Amino acid sequence: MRIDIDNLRVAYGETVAIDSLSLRLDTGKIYGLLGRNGAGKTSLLSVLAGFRRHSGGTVLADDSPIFENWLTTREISLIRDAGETVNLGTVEDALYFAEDLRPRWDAAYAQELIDLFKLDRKKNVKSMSKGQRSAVGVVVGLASRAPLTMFDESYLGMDAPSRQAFYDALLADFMAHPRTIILSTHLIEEVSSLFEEVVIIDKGRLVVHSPADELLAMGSAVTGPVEQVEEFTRDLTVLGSKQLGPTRSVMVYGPLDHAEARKAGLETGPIAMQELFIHLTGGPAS
Ligand SMILES: Nc1ncnc2c1ncn2[C@@H]1O[C@H](COP(=O)(O)OP(=O)(O)OP(=O)(O)O)[C@@H](O)[C@H]1O
Repeated sequence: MRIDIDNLRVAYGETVAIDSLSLRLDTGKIYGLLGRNGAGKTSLLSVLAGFRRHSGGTVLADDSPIFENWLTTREISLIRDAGETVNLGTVEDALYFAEDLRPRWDAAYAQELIDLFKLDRKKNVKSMSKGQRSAVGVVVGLASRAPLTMFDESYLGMDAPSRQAFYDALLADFMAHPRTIILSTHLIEEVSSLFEEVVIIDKGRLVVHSPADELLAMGSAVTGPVEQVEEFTRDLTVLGSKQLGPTRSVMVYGPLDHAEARKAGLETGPIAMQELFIHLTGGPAS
């Protein structure tokens, strides 16, 4: 599903959660949606899911409006944190409800995922642990095979092995059934290898929309003897540094002449997406 967002505004009374946001998302890509707390991620995803009416601009899914458009919203799945969208009745009820709602529901795949996450179909979702509830959300989100599938931190409650199982299942199912997937997350390093493109928003505005590899290419670590590193990075945008004895490693943002660095006896290497994210969204929280 292709999404065209033009000049989007989402406001709650005086609070503007999304402002002048224009963005195009293509079919068949996994997007990472990153932003600090309160940046507007959930507001944006709620509008894309048709849960909320936007205050201005246009949002189209395959050229159709989303809000109050049942034919389009049944093809869009948003799973929010701790599986809150599937909190009624038993796991079985949640699956039954999803099957009824989702035209591309795959019951056999849902059962595979139920087995993978060791969920009890007869158990009441409300009486489950946070991680188990998250897993129910993940099952519903993946087995819906919705052309636009969004996970809003919905796997946060899951433990590390379960999260890894989710990432593996998501990638395998995406390869077999390509669709537009948006993952909103604060666990950037854990998920970043899945992203084909990254969207960063800050204070309701778009900061970056870039292929993940191009974003990563904007950051480098320059390592070597203290004086040479300082000399080489003097006019560059420095994100941070660390020193071990006589060796200094400096993270820089922006184009870097790697050959020139090597000529100066320095080593260069990649830096983590999280470091770029912190830089692009105004540094660590004060
Ligand atoms: N129902 C609401 N009523 C009033 N203000 C709201 C409401 N929901 C969100 N906001 C405000 O809108 C802004 C964006 O919130 P949103 O939940 O979209 O951010 P987020 O990026 O998802 O944050 P987080 O990472 O903390 O979940 C915040 O300032 C928030 O206080």
